[in-house]
Amino acid sequence: LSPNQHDQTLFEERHLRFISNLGKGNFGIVELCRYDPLGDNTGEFVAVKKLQPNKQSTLEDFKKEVNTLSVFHCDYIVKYRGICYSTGRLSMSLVMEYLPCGSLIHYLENNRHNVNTRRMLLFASQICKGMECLQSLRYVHRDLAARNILVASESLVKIADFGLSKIIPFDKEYYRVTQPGESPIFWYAPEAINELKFSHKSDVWSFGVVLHEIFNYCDMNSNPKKLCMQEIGYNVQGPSVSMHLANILKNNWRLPAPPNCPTKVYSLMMECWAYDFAERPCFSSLGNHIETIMQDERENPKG
Ligand SMILES: CCCn1cc(-c2nc(Nc3ccc(C(=O)NC)cc3)nc3[nH]ccc23)cn1
Repeated sequence: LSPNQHDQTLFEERHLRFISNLGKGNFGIVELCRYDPLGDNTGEFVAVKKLQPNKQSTLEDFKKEVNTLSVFHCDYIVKYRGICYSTGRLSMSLVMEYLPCGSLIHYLENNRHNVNTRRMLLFASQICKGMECLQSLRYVHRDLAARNILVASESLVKIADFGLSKIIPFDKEYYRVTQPGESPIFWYAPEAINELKFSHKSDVWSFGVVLHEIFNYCDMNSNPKKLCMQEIGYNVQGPSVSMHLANILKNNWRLPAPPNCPTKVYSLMMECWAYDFAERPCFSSLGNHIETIMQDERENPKG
């Protein structure tokens, strides 16, 4: 075990009782379990991410994710609880707090009528704060998308799934990945599509796409992939999609404003989608800007 793994909280596999599947993240599926050492169903619910070693992910990657999550103590990042070694220590699982309301996509699709602009902006500002926390530890998330945001309560969301996150080397401002893998290119900044360069500013681009998803209530008929493919043309398939996407972004096409989206919010998205990463805002100024718009919404509510 590497030195800092000695302070991991160990969950014994025999006390983890499987209840249901919660979802699929990068590098593994997530299950709802009850950790019930007393065996009397009084134990607490936990979310358990089982490592699925495949071509992309190895045990090392998974241990990095465990270590990543264990160092974050932030209200807007899903809480790490500990690890569980399976018998024979062949594989391990990551144990996290269980968030009862599920993914943001699920929540917004099902609660469209009682989520107003102010609540959307509250969620956006919380995601910003979570990203500031990641940035303070030099992490780039690389897969910031509404599918990776979880709802803890009707007024709290958290960032989840750090399977693709990387630490930016101390002497650089970006992380270059070697193989693209199954990239969520419709959330990617141009420099990430073209040069596989990832930085806090490429996470800011993805944040703009998450803002777009939120203000579309995560409606699957107008999700980022659909809207981009409409523009590119459905006859385009496979690897050339990223080249076509890079071209339309180069020619200043951007995702259209969601219906009834306040002008100030759409212009914030457009700032996140500045072609030159140096012109994109940082998460702290984005957070302040969102709080200002929330203030305006409080004074003259429209939605
Ligand atoms: C982000 C991608 C990977 N992923 C993580 C989780 C996850 N889910 C939940 N709760 C959850 C999920 C779904 C539903 C539901 O009703 N579904 C129809 C209700 C509650 N708590 C979690 N704590 C840590 C991870 C995690 C699910 N997928």
